[in-house]
Amino acid sequence: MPSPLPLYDVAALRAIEARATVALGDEFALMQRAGAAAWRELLAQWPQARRIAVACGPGNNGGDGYVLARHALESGREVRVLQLQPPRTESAKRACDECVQAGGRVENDVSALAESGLIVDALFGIGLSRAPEGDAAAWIDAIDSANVPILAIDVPSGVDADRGSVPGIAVHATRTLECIAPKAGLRTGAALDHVGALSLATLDVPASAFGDIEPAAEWFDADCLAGFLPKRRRDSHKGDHGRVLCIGGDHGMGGAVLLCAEAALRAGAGLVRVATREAHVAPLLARCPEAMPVGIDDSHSFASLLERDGVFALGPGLGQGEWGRALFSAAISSGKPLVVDADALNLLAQSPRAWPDAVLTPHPGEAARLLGCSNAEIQRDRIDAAKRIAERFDAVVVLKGAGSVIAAPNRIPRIIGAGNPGMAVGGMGDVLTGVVAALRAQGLDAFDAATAGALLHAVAGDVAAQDGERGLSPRDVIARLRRVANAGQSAHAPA
Ligand SMILES: NC(=O)C1=CN([C@@H]2O[C@H](COP(=O)(O)OP(=O)(O)OC[C@H]3O[C@@H](n4cnc5c(N)ncnc54)[C@H](O)[C@@H]3O)[C@@H](O)[C@H]2O)[C@H](O)CC1
Ligand SMILES: [K+]
Repeated sequence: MPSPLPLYDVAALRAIEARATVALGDEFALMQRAGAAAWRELLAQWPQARRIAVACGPGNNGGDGYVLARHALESGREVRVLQLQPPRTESAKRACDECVQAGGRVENDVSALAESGLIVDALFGIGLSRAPEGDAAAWIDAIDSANVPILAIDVPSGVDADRGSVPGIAVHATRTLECIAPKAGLRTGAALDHVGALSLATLDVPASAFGDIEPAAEWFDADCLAGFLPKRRRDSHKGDHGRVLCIGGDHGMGGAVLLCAEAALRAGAGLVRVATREAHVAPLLARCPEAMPVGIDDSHSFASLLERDGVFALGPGLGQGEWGRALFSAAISSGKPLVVDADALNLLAQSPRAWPDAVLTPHPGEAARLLGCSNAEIQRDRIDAAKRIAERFDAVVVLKGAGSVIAAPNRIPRIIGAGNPGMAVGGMGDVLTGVVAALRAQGLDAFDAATAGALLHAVAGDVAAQDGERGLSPRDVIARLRRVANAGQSAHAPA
């Protein structure tokens, strides 16, 4: 099965680059490779491009741009070389000189951008240190406003390559060519609106340069899913595929716990029970007769359910009233494996303690309450936020959103390479809770159940979005879970 893609942070990339530079003899050689790779990518993606503008910054990202510009000039293209500021590094200066010797004319008239057919963004790469201001911001805006295709070298200028956030303004690239290694920050949060399509140029950096350097995260796409999902023996029975108890659905919120239960069934749980208000039992049976709802209008009748084994999916439509709090307290003291979502997370935030083996599935707002910070602080560094929640609650965390991040204590964080904005709708989280609980009940450990569950949920969402993102409903996702979960698994896979 395909293994996840290792993603690196800037510190690691600096170390890798330093080792590669030693191996190659000098930094300029690496820059030559980067610029040449960017030129090949441009030709591959836009073979008809004739009028090219290259916007160069003061660092080595700009240096890569000068190398690309030289190749474009030597191939006979019409090239405008725009210099935000003169090069500050020796390598970039050499690259600029070679570009001029090849006929390049360095200018800084940003209006030239609008006269080009394609723009190369070589303003800032992994060296961005603050929100672009003044001319830097104006040039980024001018690049975006030119309304022509944009190839960003290494990082779309203005994006934080570690955090995925955009501290000020950033280029909306058509395509980003990452150099040497993929970056963790380009696969989650705001960055996903700026990278466009992602390509990688390894620059043939020897594996020895990566040595023992640990990735900052691992990226899981649809191809990784089959490797997680347990194959089924032919002689199995429903008890072999796990039990889930969905707990929630206070008055007026019965749909949430129903979506959770249906999702758990469609993700392969053998038996699904629902603890919810008495009033929701009949409609739930009508909609999902496979689920076994138990009407709970006082917490005493809940006790019998707690005896049963299985994974508790706690929170969909739970509310924070007396009823919800009673069920929450009973469930979290049951010692059962928990998947905690929605209002149960808000209740958890009020009584922080360690929850070993639980899976928490906050959206950024719930994550902010768990950490006692703002939503903006969560989104400013999603990977770090997920790690902090995992450490504080000693639990596995799925920080939902664009590029969901899965963190666990002392584990390398994982980023989900699937999903789409059509999934930003009420009820989608209830479906995820059911899916994660079902995979946990089928024997995956908490970290793998959270990863595979978030991946299955997101890929099913992408399949459903083929009919359009707007109007995508949680039930559309539930309807695709089974096909996605079984893709790549033969009907009678050997045990
Ligand atoms: N180092 C290598 O061997 C290779 C690097 N590659 C390319 O180089 C960049 C990283 O280059 P670096 O010089 O470290 O930084 P940048 O070019 O990204 O830019 C930093 C540059 O810009 C200034 N700066 C930072 N933030 C701002 C801001 N907000 N406003 C204005 N100016 C800012 C800062 O002071 C520096 O002068 C990497 O991404 C690759 O593109 C090659 O690809 C491989 C070899
Ligand atoms: K760039």
